[in-house]
Amino acid sequence: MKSNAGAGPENRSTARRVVPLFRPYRARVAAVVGLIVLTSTIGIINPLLIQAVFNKALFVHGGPNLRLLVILVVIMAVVPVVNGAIGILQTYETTRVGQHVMRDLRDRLYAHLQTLPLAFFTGTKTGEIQSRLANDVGGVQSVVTTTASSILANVVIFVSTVVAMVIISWQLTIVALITVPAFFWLTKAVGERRRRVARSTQESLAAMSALSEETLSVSGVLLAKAFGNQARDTTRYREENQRLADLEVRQQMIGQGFYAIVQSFLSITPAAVYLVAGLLLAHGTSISAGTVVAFTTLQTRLYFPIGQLLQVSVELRSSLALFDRIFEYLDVVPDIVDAPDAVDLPATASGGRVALHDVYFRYPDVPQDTLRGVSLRADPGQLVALVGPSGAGKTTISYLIPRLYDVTGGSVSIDGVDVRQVRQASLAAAIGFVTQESYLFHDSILANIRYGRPAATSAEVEEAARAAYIHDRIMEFPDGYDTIVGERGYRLSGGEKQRLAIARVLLHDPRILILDEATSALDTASEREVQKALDTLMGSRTTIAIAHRLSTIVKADVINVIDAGRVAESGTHDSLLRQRGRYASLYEEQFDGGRVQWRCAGGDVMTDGTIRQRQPQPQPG
Ligand SMILES: Nc1ncnc2c1ncn2[C@@H]1O[C@H](COP(=O)(O)OP(=O)(O)OP(=O)(O)O)[C@@H](O)[C@H]1O
Repeated sequence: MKSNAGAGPENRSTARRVVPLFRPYRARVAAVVGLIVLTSTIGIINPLLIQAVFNKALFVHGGPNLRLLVILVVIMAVVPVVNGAIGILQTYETTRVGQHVMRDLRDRLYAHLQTLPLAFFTGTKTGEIQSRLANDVGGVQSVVTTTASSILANVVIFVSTVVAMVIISWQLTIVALITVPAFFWLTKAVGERRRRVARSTQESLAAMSALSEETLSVSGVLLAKAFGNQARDTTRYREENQRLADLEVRQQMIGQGFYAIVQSFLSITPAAVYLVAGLLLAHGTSISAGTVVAFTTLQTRLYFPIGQLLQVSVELRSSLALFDRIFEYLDVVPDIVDAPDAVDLPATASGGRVALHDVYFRYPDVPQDTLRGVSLRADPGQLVALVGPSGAGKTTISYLIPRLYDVTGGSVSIDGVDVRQVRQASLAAAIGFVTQESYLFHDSILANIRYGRPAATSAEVEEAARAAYIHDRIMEFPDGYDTIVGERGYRLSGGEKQRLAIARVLLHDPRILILDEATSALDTASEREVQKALDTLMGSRTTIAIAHRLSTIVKADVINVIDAGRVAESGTHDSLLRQRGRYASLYEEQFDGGRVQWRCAGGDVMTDGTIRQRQPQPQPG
């Protein structure tokens, strides 16, 4: 009772939101409705003709009326042909409307997802989002092409058939209609079960694609192999796969049960009609053979639509459930949006001052603050280093500057303007972000670099590649700049990927650079190339670097030691060493008192340029 009460209004409100999706196609929908009404009504012509054939042409006194018979037979042959042709047109129109609505919905969902903050994506499985975009929106199309048109067609068929039946014989009509309530009740029960299973199947499908997406990506495979977890992943997959297979079987069988009910009713009622016709004849009511034949022919048109209608109502419900899943995403209100009075950052060449003032930050659904009163600043052209233990909050600070998250307290400003008052496009233009993981699209090298500034010419792309010390390497590939890279493309080394990413940011040419120096992805040989490229990139830009290289740290105008969400110490390398505090111990531990420049995967790069081999260390956190 309670669940029914809940499902009703929810479905109704979903339906209320679905209807407007069709508004742009009003004229087409009207045409489709007209065509459906036409084809569904034409169907009663032939059974009525059968009655005429029997009573007026075949079995008449003095032998068959051949002239009339030929006319009737020709009409009977032409009607299905005409109906078929209209049916084709109707299917075409319905499919077009369905596809257009689906296209609009997908566009809207994709555009909406693009406006959602990073937090939404860190909190949702990628496979799940893709499944809603691909499977759910796809499933919705059936609402239009199959479900909606089927409902209308079957209602029209049912009503027109009942009307025709009454015209032929009202007594037999009562017999035919008497079983309808039982039929409704049975199929409704089957429908409820079917809906539940359909929802579980959809969830299982999403879980499967999330699982394969996670575990069969390059990083996922790497992780599974490194930890020897392939067997565990395989078991997880097998279990979910088994669940899916079971659900599919159940769904199929529920459908079969439904079909069996329709079939039984289809065969039982004609028999009852014959019986009642016999009784009527015995009691002196005249019923011709043509009437009985026409009636039983009409009857197939009566039960089939009821069956279809009930089945479709089940489908409609599961389709509405799909709509619910889509609307659920569309209802996520992006909390990081342009303020109504947002401004563009002034385009001054000397600008780029970044200031964090008493910043507090808490991740969604995390009980405690990750940043607790962080204040720091980077003046135009300065290099500001963030150092500190893992989990201290350095990456979090770097996310707040381009507004990937909003502060929960305090403020972040650029050139004196609070970032919440800056138009996001202007913010993105002013800030360049180099992360540890250089993400490359499955596309050519040229396209990947050009992503930094889509309007850039090939010459400008090449210039950026040269400045990032990657041009010569690109030219070694057989296809040069047209080489396909990324997930399924040419495999690049960590250092090469980083330099491509640096070229991309160089082309973007931001005033402010946020740099998360890679910790372990690079081998000792690429490290120097990357360092040179980074030096070019930093140039005279304001740079905030999460620094792991001693050279970056020593060179920094200001070093901020971040610890437990606070700035624990702040100053230059020399002044901080003199304080003999946290920085001094970090310098001793991580950089071996200045002897280690940079810790790579294969060993340590020493400040004198030599390499010191090292046992692999366990990954932090
Ligand atoms: N999306 C998130 N949701 C919830 N908590 C998060 C999220 N991202 C990071 N955290 C938590 O916030 C804290 C700070 O993380 P952050 O990544 O900023 O540290 P970090 O100093 O950059 O560390 P590292 O040097 O290891 O990258 C950590 O405790 C981390 O677990």
